[in-house]
Parts: sequence; structure tokens; C-alpha cells
Amino acid sequence: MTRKLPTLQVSENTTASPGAEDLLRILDSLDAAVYVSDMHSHDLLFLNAYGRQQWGEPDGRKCWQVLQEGQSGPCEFCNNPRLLDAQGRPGAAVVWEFQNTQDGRWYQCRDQAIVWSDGRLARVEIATDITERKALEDALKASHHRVERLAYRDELTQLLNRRAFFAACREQLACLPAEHVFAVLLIDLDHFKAINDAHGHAAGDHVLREVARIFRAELRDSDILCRFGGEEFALALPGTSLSDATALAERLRLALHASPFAYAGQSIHGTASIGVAAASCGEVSLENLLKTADQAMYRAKRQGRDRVCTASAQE
Ligand SMILES: Nc1nc2c(ncn2[C@@H]2O[C@H](COP(=O)(O)OP(=O)(O)OP(=O)(O)O)[C@@H](O)[C@H]2O)c(=O)[nH]1
Repeated sequence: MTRKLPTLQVSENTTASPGAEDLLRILDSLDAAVYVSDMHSHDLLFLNAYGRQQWGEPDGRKCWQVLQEGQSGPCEFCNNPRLLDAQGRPGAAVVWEFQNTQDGRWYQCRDQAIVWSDGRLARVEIATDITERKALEDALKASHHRVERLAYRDELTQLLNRRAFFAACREQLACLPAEHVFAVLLIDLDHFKAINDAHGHAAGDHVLREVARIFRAELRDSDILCRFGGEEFALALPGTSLSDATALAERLRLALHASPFAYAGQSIHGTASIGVAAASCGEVSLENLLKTADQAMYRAKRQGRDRVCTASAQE
């Protein structure tokens, strides 16, 4: 933001200390707002040119009447008490950031208590406009969150991605006692290519999102569900036995079986083949457990799809 500020002209006698007029000129030449207010009555005692351009003349008003919008009393966030020490004398300066309620701009404020010329306690604030820096910081934060989401979430379903699934499972396995059971399900949608071919890729995407939603609704917070890839989902169930995991797999299968997906006036029927495996945490590697569940899932496919198969002893 460009402002017209008075040019600084120091008094001709450069060897002497600057007089009151020079000091005022210095304050009025700053590219920052400077104001002084009474610590107790909140009367605005001084506002430099930058502040007057931004918020108008003090005209005997209170600081909150000039500097803020729509208030009938001192600011709730007024930090005057923080500027005094335990004895009520001027203490250390406080630096903070604040979005002004009148102009909506962000300021870095440096507040300090001082003893004013007539002996009363006053607050001096120097406020520098940091709106552009804030906008840049916000943009960087948003971009950081987006990158983080992309690294750990599947964009289409918003479930964990494969990488996050492995990380979450490893964390759980490291925490759980060796004798605890750990079950995994591999869930592969049936004839998904045919769904895409018959209804279009966008309809297929819709089905994947809906499947994720249906599964999430059936699960506990501690269950780890991910989109493993394509039309395949993986689910890890820490502390769940093979029989309980198989019962849950059957519930998920039925939930899908019972839910025709509505998309653009079409009704799409989807089913899944599910393989289940479980082991004690200390007994088996995650890779082997997934491999076993994968073999069970392929058995379900071979046996006609839309079914749950549990890892057999040979697997
Ligand atoms: N719409 C959509 N389709 C996907 C996505 N990822 C994978 N697919 C499709 O899923 C289909 C998977 O096909 P196949 O591996 O032949 O498996 P299938 O048709 O489900 O058959 P079975 O698994 O044997 O029952 C392919 O046509 C992929 O293009 C996706 O993100 N969106």
C-alpha cells in the first residue's frame, strides 16, 4: 500500500539535539503507525501521520473509538495490564500480531508502557503493516497442508493412501504387545472394469467414493482403512481376532451388496471379494499378513466373487 508521507527535514542546527518539532517530524515520517494512549482512561494522546491517514484524527476520542470498529468500550484484547510489572510500573515491551477491525489489515504491534509528560502512565504502540507477509504465510501454510494431504491421503476417496497405511500399521504393531492379534482385510471390488465400461469413468469414481463412505460408517476410529490402489481397499484391525475380522468383513460385503449406487440417473450395483488374515503381533510381518489376505481374496474371486474368504492354515 502506498501512502503520501511528509518528507523528513531535520533542523538546520545539526549539531544540537533534535527539538520537539524534529521529533514530531521523525514520527510523522515513519512508515508505521505510532500512537500513545492513557493506560487507564484510554484517551488517545497522540497519533502520528501514518495513523491519522489510516484511521482519522484523534479529536479527543478514546483509542478504541479511533482505531477499532463497532466497539462500545475498550478492546477485549487490550494488553495494557501485560505492559506493567508487579508493582504497576512500566515493564517489558510486548510484541504481537493483530488484524485491525477497521481496515482489516494485519499489524505487528510493539507495545510499551511509558510515563507520559504529565506523570500518568501511557501506552505507546508502534504498528507495522504486515498484511502482505501474512498473506504469503497463509498461502505457504495452505500449500504445505495440500502437500501433506497429497502425501498421506488418497485424493479421490480421502482415505489414507497405501504409504500412510503402512506407516500407521507399523506404528500400531510397534506399540501393541506381541501376543495381541492383528487382522487385515484386502477388499477388491468385483468386475470394476465392467462398471467403468458400462457407466463411464466418472461413475466408477463415484462408486469408489461411495464405497469409502460406506466402509467408514461401519468402522471404529482405531481401524486403519486405506485405498490400497485402483479398486482395492485394505483394512487393518489392531486387536481383532480372525473370527471377529471375518464377521466384520461379512458386514462390509453385505453393506456393499445392499447398496446400489445412484449416479446420474443410473443405478449401479457393486460387490466385493474380501480376504481376511490375522496373526499375533509378534509372530508375523505386515507384508506376510497382507500376502496371506491377498491369497484369500483371490480365492474369493475364484469361488465366484461377492464373498469373504479367510486365510487357511496352508496359506
Ligand atoms: N473409475 C475409476 N476406475 C479405476 C480407478 N482405478 C482403477 N480403476 C479401474 O478398475 C478396473 C480394474 O479392473 P480389473 O483389474 O480388470 O478388475 P475387475 O474388473 O474389478 O475384475 P475382478 O477384480 O477380477 O473382479 C480397471 O478398469 C481400472 O481402470 C479409479 O480411480 N477410478
